Amino acid sequence: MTSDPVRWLWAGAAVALWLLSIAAVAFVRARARRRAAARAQGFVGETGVEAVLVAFASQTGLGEQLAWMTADALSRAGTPVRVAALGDLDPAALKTAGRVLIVAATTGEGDAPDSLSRFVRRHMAAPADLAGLRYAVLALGDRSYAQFCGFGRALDAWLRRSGAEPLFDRVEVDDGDAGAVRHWQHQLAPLAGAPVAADWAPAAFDRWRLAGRTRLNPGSPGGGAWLLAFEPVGHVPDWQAGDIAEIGLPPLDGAARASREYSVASLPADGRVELIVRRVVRDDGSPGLASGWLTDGLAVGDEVDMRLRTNRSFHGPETETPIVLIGAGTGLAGLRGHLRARPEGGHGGAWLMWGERSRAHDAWLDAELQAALSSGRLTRLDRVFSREPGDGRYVQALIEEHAGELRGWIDRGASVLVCGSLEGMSTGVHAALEAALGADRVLELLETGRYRRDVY
Ligand SMILES: Cc1cc2nc3c(=O)[nH]c(=O)nc-3n(C[C@H](O)[C@H](O)[C@H](O)COP(=O)(O)O)c2cc1C
Repeated sequence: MTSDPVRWLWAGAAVALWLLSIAAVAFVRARARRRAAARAQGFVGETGVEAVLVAFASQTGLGEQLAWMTADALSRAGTPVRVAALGDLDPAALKTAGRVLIVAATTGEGDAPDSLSRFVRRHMAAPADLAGLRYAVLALGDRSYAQFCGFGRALDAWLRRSGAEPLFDRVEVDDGDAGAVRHWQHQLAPLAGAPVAADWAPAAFDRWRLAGRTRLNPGSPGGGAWLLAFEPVGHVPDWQAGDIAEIGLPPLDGAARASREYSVASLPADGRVELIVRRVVRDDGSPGLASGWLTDGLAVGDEVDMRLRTNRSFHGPETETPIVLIGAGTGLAGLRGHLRARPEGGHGGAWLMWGERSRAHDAWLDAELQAALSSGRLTRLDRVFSREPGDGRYVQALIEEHAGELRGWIDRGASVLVCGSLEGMSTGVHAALEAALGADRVLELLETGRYRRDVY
């Protein structure tokens, strides 16, 4: 042992240096680990990785279905995902998500789905702060409308203006085109960091047998309309009032298989899917492809391919909530399910306003509606017939005529459900509701899900 104080000083300094170098190495290693973890969070589809947000803006349910398929594909490729309705989010939530895939349908005339009404009004009028957000848009539309993919395009433009950066170009889908959906699916692979499963098909069709077909309007001045009843062959899917049936048309040589959508007019408790179909007559007098087949070509006992699709934006409220059902023509189909979903008594009330052409020939399902009135399932029925001499009014005239009572129903918490054609009816009904209730009230009902539409 030495007692030289200088040597002690040198030895102490060496030990301190050694300890310091150990701490430094530990610090550098820990920092590297943290950086690696941070890198992994950004790129690798392992546990602990930040989830990709899949958001949907859907009116008739296809967009929601594609959003879930997108999420499922990513998740199976090892990427954590979260699914949300875009209307339930705000720009801050989008920004926080970091990466978002949005499936955006267009409705009306280039408009956003109803559930997006508040989002559009509050957030899309001006750019938001979305710097750092990476996104992609799957826009759903139909080229037969003037504003093809109007909302998907507007959303894409707003995201860019807000500083968000596209992961890849917007994919546009014309009338459910499978090729475009496949393109979207391929774009997901780099995002997942792994191949995305190729078996990405819409839900399979089930087989249904035509069990009955009843003309609803014999002798009508309007086009023939029929109530079609289909019984399941094998698998019985579940559905609820407001949902949609998609029927596969007989394949044509060489062409992709087409399908047509109808509002389901019955409930699972009925044991059958019932639809109301009006035969379309073309300018040259020939029947429409799908409606001609369903109302004439198809025989009772024949089988069809049909699948049912959830249509959340036209589901009804709890039975304690009063409902005002408004429609015209075949729109009765979408309203009938809601009426059937009401118990015979003890619900909040159901008021049906419906319009067709002639009182003598077009009081569709009259016996059934009268029975519903007697049993208390329906508490009020008002109909208008546009070809009656001296009348000539459409369903919106009933809103105007009974505006005071309608306000009373709304004050009691009623929901309004509208079903029927876009051009002939829903714009007129919307204007009449605004006149009766005030535009702000109608907007509030729309934004809070108390005014729902299934229009086509
Ligand atoms: C009443 C109605 C209006 C529509 N308007 C448009 C439109 O203006 N532009 C468009 O590209 N597609 C339009 N479409 C087509 C839809 O965007 C298309 O069917 C889409 O696949 C629906 O997706 P969703 O089921 O998620 O709502 C319209 C469809 C309906 C039923």
